[in-house]
Amino acid sequence: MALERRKYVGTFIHSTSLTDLEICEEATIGVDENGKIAYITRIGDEKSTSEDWELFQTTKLDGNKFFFPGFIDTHIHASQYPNAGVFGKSTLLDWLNTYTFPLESSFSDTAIASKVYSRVVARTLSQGTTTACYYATTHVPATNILADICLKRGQRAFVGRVCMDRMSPEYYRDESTESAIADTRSCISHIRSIDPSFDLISPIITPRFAPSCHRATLAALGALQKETNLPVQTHISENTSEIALVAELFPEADSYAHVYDTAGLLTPKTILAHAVHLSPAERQLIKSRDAKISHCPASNTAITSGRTKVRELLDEGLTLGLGTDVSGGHTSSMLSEAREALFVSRHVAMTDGDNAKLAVEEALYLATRGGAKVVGLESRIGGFEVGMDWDAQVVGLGDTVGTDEIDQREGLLEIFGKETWEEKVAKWVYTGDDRNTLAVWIKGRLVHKRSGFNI
Ligand SMILES: Nc1nc2[nH]cnc2c(=O)[nH]1
Ligand SMILES: [Zn+2]
Repeated sequence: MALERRKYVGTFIHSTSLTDLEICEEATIGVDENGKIAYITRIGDEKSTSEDWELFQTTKLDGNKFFFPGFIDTHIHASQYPNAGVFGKSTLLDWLNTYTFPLESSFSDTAIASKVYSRVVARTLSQGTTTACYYATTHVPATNILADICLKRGQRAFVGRVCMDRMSPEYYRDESTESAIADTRSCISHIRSIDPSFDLISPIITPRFAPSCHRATLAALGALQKETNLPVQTHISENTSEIALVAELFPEADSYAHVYDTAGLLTPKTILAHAVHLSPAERQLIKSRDAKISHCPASNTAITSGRTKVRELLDEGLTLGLGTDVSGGHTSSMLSEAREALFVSRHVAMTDGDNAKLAVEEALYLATRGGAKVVGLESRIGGFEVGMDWDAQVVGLGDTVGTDEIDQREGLLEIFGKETWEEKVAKWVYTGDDRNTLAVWIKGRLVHKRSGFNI
Protein backbone atom coordinates (compact mmCIF):
# COMPACT_ATOMS: atom_id res chain seq x y z
CA MET A 1 0.00 0.00 0.00
CA ALA A 2 1.73 3.20 -1.18
CA LEU A 3 1.83 6.06 1.26
CA GLU A 4 1.92 9.80 0.71
CA ARG A 5 5.27 11.33 1.40
CA ARG A 6 5.18 13.36 4.60
CA LYS A 7 7.37 15.80 6.52
CA TYR A 8 7.67 15.69 10.29
CA VAL A 9 8.75 18.95 11.89
CA GLY A 10 9.65 19.67 15.50
CA THR A 11 11.85 18.24 18.23
CA PHE A 12 13.34 14.78 17.63
CA ILE A 13 14.94 12.74 20.38
CA HIS A 14 16.67 9.39 19.90
CA SER A 15 19.60 7.36 21.21
CA THR A 16 22.91 7.63 19.42
CA SER A 17 24.73 5.32 21.85
CA LEU A 18 24.04 3.54 25.14
CA THR A 19 24.68 6.74 27.06
CA ASP A 20 23.72 9.50 24.64
CA LEU A 21 20.43 10.92 23.50
CA GLU A 22 20.48 13.31 20.57
CA ILE A 23 17.98 16.13 21.01
CA CYS A 24 17.29 18.08 17.81
CA GLU A 25 14.97 21.03 18.07
CA GLU A 26 13.30 22.46 14.98
CA ALA A 27 14.38 19.59 12.78
CA THR A 28 12.60 18.10 9.77
CA ILE A 29 12.41 14.46 8.75
CA GLY A 30 11.05 13.55 5.31
CA VAL A 31 9.45 10.12 5.03
CA ASP A 32 8.99 8.65 1.56
CA GLU A 33 6.20 6.58 0.03
CA ASN A 34 7.82 3.36 1.33
CA GLY A 35 7.79 4.62 4.90
CA LYS A 36 11.54 5.20 4.94
CA ILE A 37 13.37 8.26 6.20
CA ALA A 38 14.46 10.09 3.03
CA TYR A 39 16.17 13.07 4.64
CA ILE A 40 16.81 14.76 7.96
CA THR A 41 17.45 18.48 8.28
CA ARG A 42 18.74 19.76 11.60
CA ILE A 43 19.04 23.40 12.68
CA GLY A 44 21.84 25.05 10.71
CA ASP A 45 21.89 22.36 8.01
CA GLU A 46 21.66 23.43 4.40
CA LYS A 47 18.18 22.64 3.15
CA SER A 48 18.90 19.50 1.18
CA THR A 49 15.57 18.61 -0.31
CA SER A 50 14.17 19.07 -3.74
CA GLU A 51 11.24 21.38 -4.37
CA ASP A 52 8.69 18.59 -4.73
CA TRP A 53 8.80 17.77 -1.02
CA GLU A 54 7.16 21.19 -0.51
CA LEU A 55 3.98 19.75 -2.00
CA PHE A 56 3.51 17.16 0.70
CA GLN A 57 1.74 17.34 4.04
CA THR A 58 3.55 18.27 7.23
CA THR A 59 3.04 17.07 10.79
CA LYS A 60 4.36 19.89 12.99
CA LEU A 61 4.80 19.61 16.73
CA ASP A 62 4.67 22.49 19.14
CA GLY A 63 5.19 22.96 22.87
CA ASN A 64 6.33 20.06 25.00
CA LYS A 65 5.98 17.47 22.27
CA PHE A 66 8.66 15.44 20.56
CA PHE A 67 9.18 12.55 18.15
CA PHE A 68 10.78 9.43 19.62
CA PRO A 69 11.50 6.02 18.04
CA GLY A 70 8.87 3.35 18.61
CA PHE A 71 9.56 0.92 21.43
CA ILE A 72 10.75 -2.64 20.77
CA ASP A 73 9.39 -5.21 23.19
CA THR A 74 11.77 -8.15 22.87
CA HIS A 75 9.67 -10.56 24.96
CA ILE A 76 5.91 -10.60 25.55
CA HIS A 77 3.39 -13.45 25.88
CA ALA A 78 0.37 -12.14 23.95
CA SER A 79 -1.79 -15.01 25.22
CA GLN A 80 -1.13 -14.13 28.86
CA TYR A 81 -2.42 -10.56 28.53
CA PRO A 82 -5.72 -11.24 30.40
CA ASN A 83 -3.61 -12.22 33.45
CA ALA A 84 -1.55 -9.00 33.56
CA GLY A 85 -1.44 -8.05 37.24
CA VAL A 86 -2.70 -11.43 38.43
CA PHE A 87 0.12 -13.44 40.01
CA GLY A 88 -0.42 -13.34 43.77
CA LYS A 89 2.65 -14.46 45.65
CA SER A 90 3.63 -17.12 43.14
CA THR A 91 7.09 -17.83 41.73
CA LEU A 92 7.86 -19.13 38.25
CA LEU A 93 7.10 -22.86 38.44
CA ASP A 94 3.93 -22.61 40.53
CA TRP A 95 2.88 -19.50 38.58
CA LEU A 96 3.02 -21.52 35.34
CA ASN A 97 0.77 -24.25 36.74
CA THR A 98 -1.63 -22.01 38.64
CA TYR A 99 -2.16 -19.09 36.31
CA THR A 100 -0.50 -19.60 32.96
CA PHE A 101 -1.16 -23.06 31.54
CA PRO A 102 -4.93 -22.90 32.25
CA LEU A 103 -5.19 -19.54 30.47
CA GLU A 104 -3.02 -20.49 27.49
CA SER A 105 -4.89 -23.77 26.98
CA SER A 106 -8.11 -21.80 26.48
CA PHE A 107 -6.71 -20.55 23.14
CA SER A 108 -7.96 -23.75 21.55
CA ASP A 109 -11.03 -21.53 21.21
CA THR A 110 -10.31 -19.16 18.34
CA ALA A 111 -12.93 -16.68 19.57
CA ILE A 112 -10.90 -16.21 22.75
CA ALA A 113 -7.73 -15.87 20.69
CA SER A 114 -9.26 -13.22 18.41
CA LYS A 115 -10.52 -11.18 21.33
CA VAL A 116 -7.35 -11.30 23.43
CA TYR A 117 -4.95 -10.80 20.53
CA SER A 118 -6.92 -7.85 19.11
CA ARG A 119 -6.80 -6.27 22.52
CA VAL A 120 -3.09 -6.80 23.18
CA VAL A 121 -2.06 -5.47 19.77
CA ALA A 122 -4.31 -2.40 20.14
CA ARG A 123 -3.04 -1.75 23.66
CA THR A 124 0.67 -2.13 22.91
CA LEU A 125 0.35 0.11 19.84
CA SER A 126 -1.28 2.76 22.04
CA GLN A 127 1.72 2.44 24.36
CA GLY A 128 4.17 3.12 21.53
CA THR A 129 5.32 -0.47 20.92
CA THR A 130 6.08 -0.66 17.22
CA THR A 131 7.82 -4.06 17.31
CA ALA A 132 6.96 -7.00 19.54
CA CYS A 133 8.38 -10.51 19.95
CA TYR A 134 5.29 -12.48 20.81
CA TYR A 135 4.90 -15.87 22.38
CA ALA A 136 1.47 -17.17 21.36
CA THR A 137 0.37 -20.68 22.51
CA THR A 138 0.69 -24.22 21.12
CA HIS A 139 -2.43 -23.76 18.98
CA VAL A 140 -1.83 -23.28 15.27
CA PRO A 141 -5.12 -21.51 14.36
CA ALA A 142 -4.80 -19.11 17.32
CA THR A 143 -1.15 -18.35 16.54
CA ASN A 144 -2.08 -17.62 12.93
CA ILE A 145 -4.79 -15.25 14.15
CA LEU A 146 -2.17 -13.30 16.11
CA ALA A 147 -0.04 -12.97 12.97
CA ASP A 148 -3.10 -11.82 10.97
CA ILE A 149 -4.01 -9.19 13.56
CA CYS A 150 -0.48 -7.79 13.71
CA LEU A 151 -0.38 -7.52 9.92
CA LYS A 152 -3.81 -5.88 9.75
CA ARG A 153 -3.03 -3.37 12.50
CA GLY A 154 0.45 -2.74 11.04
CA GLN A 155 2.48 -3.80 14.08
CA ARG A 156 5.92 -5.23 13.32
CA ALA A 157 5.99 -8.59 15.05
CA PHE A 158 7.79 -11.86 15.58
CA VAL A 159 5.11 -14.46 16.21
CA GLY A 160 6.04 -17.72 17.91
CA ARG A 161 3.99 -20.87 18.15
CA VAL A 162 5.00 -22.30 21.55
CA CYS A 163 6.63 -25.76 21.60
CA MET A 164 6.35 -27.82 24.79
CA ASP A 165 6.14 -31.60 25.05
CA ARG A 166 6.81 -32.31 28.72
CA MET A 167 6.57 -30.88 32.25
CA SER A 168 3.21 -29.37 31.50
CA PRO A 169 -0.32 -30.63 32.04
CA GLU A 170 -1.63 -33.30 29.74
CA TYR A 171 -4.38 -30.96 28.58
CA TYR A 172 -1.80 -28.50 27.29
CA ARG A 173 1.24 -29.98 25.60
CA ASP A 174 2.56 -31.16 22.24
CA GLU A 175 2.00 -34.83 21.54
CA SER A 176 5.47 -35.49 20.15
CA THR A 177 8.56 -33.97 18.63
CA GLU A 178 7.08 -34.60 15.19
CA SER A 179 3.81 -32.82 15.95
CA ALA A 180 5.64 -29.86 17.52
CA ILE A 181 7.75 -29.45 14.38
CA ALA A 182 4.80 -29.98 12.01
CA ASP A 183 2.72 -27.38 13.86
CA THR A 184 5.63 -24.93 13.88
CA ARG A 185 6.06 -25.42 10.13
CA SER A 186 2.37 -24.85 9.66
CA CYS A 187 2.58 -21.43 11.35
CA ILE A 188 5.68 -20.55 9.33
CA SER A 189 3.78 -21.38 6.13
CA HIS A 190 0.83 -19.28 7.20
CA ILE A 191 3.02 -16.25 7.86
CA ARG A 192 4.77 -16.80 4.53
CA SER A 193 1.35 -16.75 2.87
CA ILE A 194 0.36 -13.40 4.40
CA ASP A 195 3.77 -11.67 4.36
CA PRO A 196 5.96 -13.56 1.87
CA SER A 197 9.23 -11.80 2.62
CA PHE A 198 8.58 -11.56 6.38
CA ASP A 199 8.77 -7.81 5.92
CA LEU A 200 6.49 -6.89 8.84
CA ILE A 201 5.63 -10.24 10.43
CA SER A 202 8.21 -12.96 10.96
CA PRO A 203 7.82 -16.42 12.44
CA ILE A 204 10.08 -17.15 15.39
CA ILE A 205 11.00 -20.65 16.58
CA THR A 206 9.80 -20.91 20.18
CA PRO A 207 10.81 -23.73 22.51
CA ARG A 208 8.99 -22.60 25.68
CA PHE A 209 12.08 -23.32 27.85
CA ALA A 210 14.40 -26.28 28.31
CA PRO A 211 12.33 -28.04 31.02
CA SER A 212 9.25 -28.20 28.83
CA CYS A 213 11.00 -29.77 25.81
CA HIS A 214 12.51 -33.23 25.40
CA ARG A 215 16.07 -33.30 24.07
CA ALA A 216 14.80 -34.57 20.71
CA THR A 217 12.41 -31.63 20.42
CA LEU A 218 15.11 -29.10 21.24
CA ALA A 219 17.42 -30.73 18.69
CA ALA A 220 14.69 -30.77 16.03
CA LEU A 221 13.98 -27.09 16.63
CA GLY A 222 17.73 -26.39 16.37
CA ALA A 223 17.76 -28.24 13.03
CA LEU A 224 14.72 -26.23 11.90
CA GLN A 225 16.57 -23.03 12.74
CA LYS A 226 19.53 -24.17 10.67
CA GLU A 227 17.26 -25.03 7.77
CA THR A 228 15.21 -21.82 7.83
CA ASN A 229 17.61 -19.29 9.41
CA LEU A 230 14.62 -18.00 11.39
CA PRO A 231 15.02 -16.32 14.77
CA VAL A 232 14.56 -18.26 18.01
CA GLN A 233 13.15 -17.16 21.35
CA THR A 234 13.20 -18.95 24.66
CA HIS A 235 13.73 -18.42 28.39
CA ILE A 236 16.96 -18.93 30.30
CA SER A 237 18.07 -18.86 33.91
CA GLU A 238 15.09 -16.96 35.26
CA ASN A 239 14.63 -18.59 38.64
CA THR A 240 16.80 -20.76 40.89
CA SER A 241 14.28 -23.64 41.11
CA GLU A 242 14.04 -23.66 37.33
CA ILE A 243 17.84 -23.85 37.06
CA ALA A 244 17.88 -26.79 39.51
CA LEU A 245 15.19 -28.48 37.40
CA VAL A 246 17.27 -28.05 34.25
CA ALA A 247 20.27 -29.60 36.02
CA GLU A 248 18.08 -32.56 37.04
CA LEU A 249 16.53 -33.04 33.59
CA PHE A 250 19.79 -32.56 31.65
CA PRO A 251 22.46 -34.08 33.93
CA GLU A 252 24.86 -34.39 31.00
CA ALA A 253 24.91 -30.60 30.37
CA ASP A 254 27.49 -28.30 31.94
CA SER A 255 24.87 -25.56 32.32
CA TYR A 256 21.49 -24.24 31.22
CA ALA A 257 23.10 -22.36 28.32
CA HIS A 258 24.85 -25.56 27.24
CA VAL A 259 21.50 -27.32 26.90
CA TYR A 260 20.52 -24.83 24.21
CA ASP A 261 23.96 -24.82 22.64
CA THR A 262 24.00 -28.61 22.31
CA ALA A 263 20.64 -28.43 20.53
CA GLY A 264 21.91 -25.80 18.07
CA LEU A 265 19.63 -23.18 19.57
CA LEU A 266 22.28 -20.69 20.69
CA THR A 267 22.66 -18.59 17.55
CA PRO A 268 23.09 -14.89 16.67
CA LYS A 269 19.32 -14.91 16.03
CA THR A 270 18.41 -16.29 19.46
CA ILE A 271 16.64 -14.14 22.04
CA LEU A 272 17.09 -15.39 25.60
CA ALA A 273 14.57 -13.93 28.03
CA HIS A 274 15.59 -13.15 31.61
CA ALA A 275 19.21 -14.36 32.01
CA VAL A 276 19.03 -13.40 35.69
CA HIS A 277 21.37 -15.97 37.22
CA LEU A 278 23.86 -16.82 34.43
CA SER A 279 27.29 -18.04 35.46
CA PRO A 280 30.38 -16.31 34.01
CA ALA A 281 30.96 -19.36 31.79
CA GLU A 282 27.40 -19.17 30.44
CA ARG A 283 27.75 -15.46 29.73
CA GLN A 284 30.96 -16.21 27.87
CA LEU A 285 29.25 -18.94 25.85
CA ILE A 286 26.27 -16.71 25.00
CA LYS A 287 28.62 -13.94 23.93
CA SER A 288 30.72 -16.28 21.80
CA ARG A 289 27.55 -17.41 19.99
CA ASP A 290 26.37 -13.77 19.68
CA ALA A 291 22.99 -14.72 21.15
CA LYS A 292 20.91 -11.85 22.54
CA ILE A 293 19.29 -11.15 25.90
CA SER A 294 15.86 -9.74 26.73
CA HIS A 295 15.99 -8.13 30.17
CA CYS A 296 12.57 -8.35 31.88
CA PRO A 297 12.81 -6.39 35.14
CA ALA A 298 9.07 -6.03 35.86
CA SER A 299 8.56 -9.78 35.61
CA ASN A 300 11.70 -10.57 37.58
CA THR A 301 10.36 -8.41 40.40
CA ALA A 302 6.71 -9.50 40.20
CA ILE A 303 7.31 -13.25 40.35
CA THR A 304 10.44 -12.73 42.48
CA SER A 305 12.89 -14.32 40.06
CA GLY A 306 15.85 -12.12 40.94
CA ARG A 307 17.78 -8.97 40.08
CA THR A 308 19.63 -9.08 36.77
CA LYS A 309 22.99 -7.35 36.96
CA VAL A 310 22.53 -5.44 33.75
CA ARG A 311 25.67 -3.33 34.12
CA GLU A 312 27.82 -6.46 34.27
CA LEU A 313 26.12 -7.90 31.19
CA LEU A 314 26.59 -4.63 29.29
CA ASP A 315 30.22 -4.28 30.42
CA GLU A 316 30.91 -7.80 29.17
CA GLY A 317 29.67 -6.78 25.73
CA LEU A 318 26.42 -8.75 25.65
CA THR A 319 23.55 -7.40 23.54
CA LEU A 320 20.46 -6.49 25.56
CA GLY A 321 16.98 -5.16 25.02
CA LEU A 322 13.93 -4.91 27.27
CA GLY A 323 10.95 -7.24 27.45
CA THR A 324 7.69 -6.74 29.30
CA ASP A 325 7.21 -10.52 29.67
CA VAL A 326 3.48 -10.10 30.16
CA SER A 327 2.09 -11.67 32.32
CA GLY A 328 5.06 -12.64 34.45
CA GLY A 329 5.43 -8.90 34.06
CA HIS A 330 2.38 -6.88 35.10
CA THR A 331 2.65 -4.21 32.41
CA SER A 332 2.54 -4.23 28.62
CA SER A 333 4.00 -0.71 28.55
CA MET A 334 7.61 -0.43 27.46
CA LEU A 335 7.77 3.00 29.08
CA SER A 336 6.92 1.33 32.41
CA GLU A 337 9.42 -1.42 31.64
CA ALA A 338 12.16 1.16 31.15
CA ARG A 339 11.25 2.61 34.55
CA GLU A 340 11.39 -0.88 36.11
CA ALA A 341 14.86 -1.35 34.62
CA LEU A 342 15.94 1.90 36.26
CA PHE A 343 14.55 0.90 39.66
CA VAL A 344 15.90 -2.67 39.59
CA SER A 345 19.34 -1.29 38.72
CA ARG A 346 19.05 0.93 41.82
CA HIS A 347 18.25 -2.10 43.96
CA VAL A 348 21.37 -3.78 42.57
CA ALA A 349 23.30 -0.59 43.36
CA MET A 350 22.26 -0.82 47.01
CA THR A 351 24.42 -3.94 47.32
CA ASP A 352 26.91 -3.61 44.46
CA GLY A 353 27.60 0.12 44.33
CA ASP A 354 26.52 3.09 42.25
CA ASN A 355 28.07 1.89 39.02
CA ALA A 356 25.16 -0.54 38.73
CA LYS A 357 22.67 2.29 38.33
CA LEU A 358 21.28 2.78 34.85
CA ALA A 359 20.64 6.29 33.56
CA VAL A 360 17.41 7.31 31.83
CA GLU A 361 19.37 7.49 28.57
CA GLU A 362 20.50 3.89 29.01
CA ALA A 363 17.02 2.58 29.74
CA LEU A 364 15.70 4.33 26.62
CA TYR A 365 18.55 2.92 24.55
CA LEU A 366 17.63 -0.60 25.71
CA ALA A 367 13.97 0.05 24.81
CA THR A 368 14.87 1.18 21.26
CA ARG A 369 18.33 0.68 19.72
CA GLY A 370 19.21 -2.20 22.06
CA GLY A 371 15.95 -3.95 21.24
CA ALA A 372 16.58 -3.39 17.52
CA LYS A 373 19.90 -5.23 17.83
CA VAL A 374 18.25 -8.02 19.79
CA VAL A 375 15.76 -8.62 16.96
CA GLY A 376 18.40 -8.13 14.26
CA LEU A 377 16.80 -5.02 12.77
CA GLU A 378 19.29 -2.37 13.89
CA SER A 379 19.75 -1.08 10.35
CA ARG A 380 16.01 -0.48 9.99
CA ILE A 381 14.54 0.55 13.34
CA GLY A 382 15.38 1.96 16.76
CA GLY A 383 16.53 5.44 15.74
CA PHE A 384 16.16 8.25 13.23
CA GLU A 385 18.62 7.87 10.35
CA VAL A 386 18.28 8.25 6.62
CA GLY A 387 17.26 4.90 5.14
CA MET A 388 15.62 3.64 8.32
CA ASP A 389 11.91 2.92 8.58
CA TRP A 390 9.67 5.56 10.15
CA ASP A 391 8.72 3.62 13.30
CA ALA A 392 8.02 6.52 15.59
CA GLN A 393 5.81 7.97 18.28
CA VAL A 394 4.82 11.49 19.27
CA VAL A 395 5.26 12.07 22.98
CA GLY A 396 3.26 14.97 24.42
CA LEU A 397 4.03 16.12 27.92
CA GLY A 398 1.11 18.54 28.25
CA ASP A 399 1.14 22.28 28.45
CA THR A 400 3.39 24.02 30.90
CA VAL A 401 1.37 24.29 34.10
CA GLY A 402 -0.06 27.70 34.77
CA THR A 403 -3.40 27.27 36.42
CA ASP A 404 -4.88 25.14 39.16
CA GLU A 405 -6.61 23.03 36.53
CA ILE A 406 -5.29 19.50 36.10
CA ASP A 407 -4.92 18.55 32.44
CA GLN A 408 -6.77 15.25 32.20
CA ARG A 409 -5.84 14.60 28.63
CA GLU A 410 -2.09 14.32 28.88
CA GLY A 411 -1.80 12.50 32.14
CA LEU A 412 0.00 13.25 35.33
CA LEU A 413 3.10 14.87 33.96
CA GLU A 414 3.80 18.33 35.30
CA ILE A 415 6.04 20.62 33.27
CA PHE A 416 6.79 23.91 35.05
CA GLY A 417 8.65 25.59 32.22
CA LYS A 418 12.23 25.74 33.42
CA GLU A 419 13.05 22.12 32.56
CA THR A 420 15.71 21.27 30.00
CA TRP A 421 14.78 18.69 27.35
CA GLU A 422 16.84 16.12 29.31
CA GLU A 423 14.73 16.83 32.38
CA LYS A 424 11.51 16.63 30.38
CA VAL A 425 12.57 13.22 29.08
CA ALA A 426 13.34 12.06 32.63
CA LYS A 427 9.88 13.24 33.76
CA TRP A 428 8.35 11.30 30.88
CA VAL A 429 10.20 8.10 31.81
CA TYR A 430 9.55 8.34 35.55
CA THR A 431 6.04 9.83 35.58
CA GLY A 432 4.56 9.35 32.11
CA ASP A 433 2.17 6.77 30.70
CA ASP A 434 0.26 5.99 27.51
CA ARG A 435 -1.68 9.27 27.77
CA ASN A 436 1.57 10.87 26.63
CA THR A 437 1.71 8.71 23.49
CA LEU A 438 -0.21 10.89 21.06
CA ALA A 439 0.49 9.15 17.75
CA VAL A 440 2.38 6.11 16.50
CA TRP A 441 3.66 5.20 13.00
CA ILE A 442 5.15 1.94 11.72
CA LYS A 443 6.89 1.93 8.32
CA GLY A 444 5.33 5.33 7.75
CA ARG A 445 1.77 4.13 8.40
CA LEU A 446 -0.20 5.82 11.16
CA VAL A 447 -1.25 2.96 13.46
CA HIS A 448 -2.48 4.83 16.51
CA LYS A 449 -3.68 8.35 17.29
CA ARG A 450 -4.96 9.58 20.60
CA SER A 451 -8.26 11.34 20.35
CA GLY A 452 -7.89 15.10 20.46
CA PHE A 453 -4.43 15.08 18.86
CA ASN A 454 -4.41 16.50 15.35
CA ILE A 455 -1.62 15.49 13.04
N1 LIG B 1 8.26 -15.53 32.61
C1 LIG B 1 8.00 -16.69 32.06
N2 LIG B 1 8.90 -17.67 32.15
C2 LIG B 1 8.62 -18.84 31.57
N3 LIG B 1 9.35 -19.95 31.52
C3 LIG B 1 8.62 -20.85 30.83
N4 LIG B 1 7.45 -20.33 30.44
C4 LIG B 1 7.42 -19.08 30.90
C5 LIG B 1 6.46 -18.03 30.82
O1 LIG B 1 5.39 -18.16 30.26
N5 LIG B 1 6.81 -16.86 31.42
ZN1 LIG C 1 8.43 -15.07 29.19
